[in-house]
Amino acid sequence: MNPETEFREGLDELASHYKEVLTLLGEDPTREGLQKTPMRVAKAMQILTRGYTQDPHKVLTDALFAEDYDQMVIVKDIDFFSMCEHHMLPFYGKAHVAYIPNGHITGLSKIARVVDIFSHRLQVQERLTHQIMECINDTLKPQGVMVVIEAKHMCMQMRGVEKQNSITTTSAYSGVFEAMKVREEFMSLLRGESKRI
Ligand SMILES: Nc1nc2c(ncn2[C@@H]2O[C@H](COP(=O)(O)OP(=O)(O)OP(=O)(O)O)[C@@H](O)[C@H]2O)c(=O)[nH]1
Ligand SMILES: [Zn+2]
Repeated sequence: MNPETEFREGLDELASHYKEVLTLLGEDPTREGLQKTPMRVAKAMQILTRGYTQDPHKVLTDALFAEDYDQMVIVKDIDFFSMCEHHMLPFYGKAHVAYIPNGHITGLSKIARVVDIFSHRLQVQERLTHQIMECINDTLKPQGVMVVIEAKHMCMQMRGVEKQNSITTTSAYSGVFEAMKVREEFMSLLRGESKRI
């Protein structure tokens, strides 16, 4: 994708606000190293929030295939970066998604794309987890879906409580994953060593 096409309306205005922010932080936005910084930051922020302009439901429905497979499909270790809505600082980690189809499967990459879209919005980890689950549930209408996210929050590392090693785990599930036995199967497959292929 041409990066220039990712930028949205309001870019110049956003940059002018960041110029003001630099001044308010005690910097001189006219010094050489900072002259282009407001525009760089504005572009970076538009990229980090591009999920507002993307439709995750469409991504899934565009690659829906009729298939009889009715065992668990797991896409694990999906790397993501997001920003917490409280401090606008990054949180990042891995998302693991499982679903049991009900006549339809979707392209595997589309699961990762859904994670990507919701994570490119201001989030809390719990909502991110739930939105991914709900989107897959509503579009694929599977027998069940479960999402687990493990993440580190920069707002807990760089500031505030300053805990460097804490990891937050969240989960959301529907349908057959209501049964403990099914959730345990997913969790044990998650813990299993991936074969190197
Ligand atoms: N539940 C949840 N909390 C989050 C997430 N990201 C950041 N937070 C928390 O949001 C809370 C905001 O609390 P406030 O007391 O309003 O803000 P604060 O004074 O900056 O809090 P501290 O981080 O404790 O200094 C903090 O406890 C953050 O750790 C998230 O994804 N989920
Ligand atoms: Zn935060």
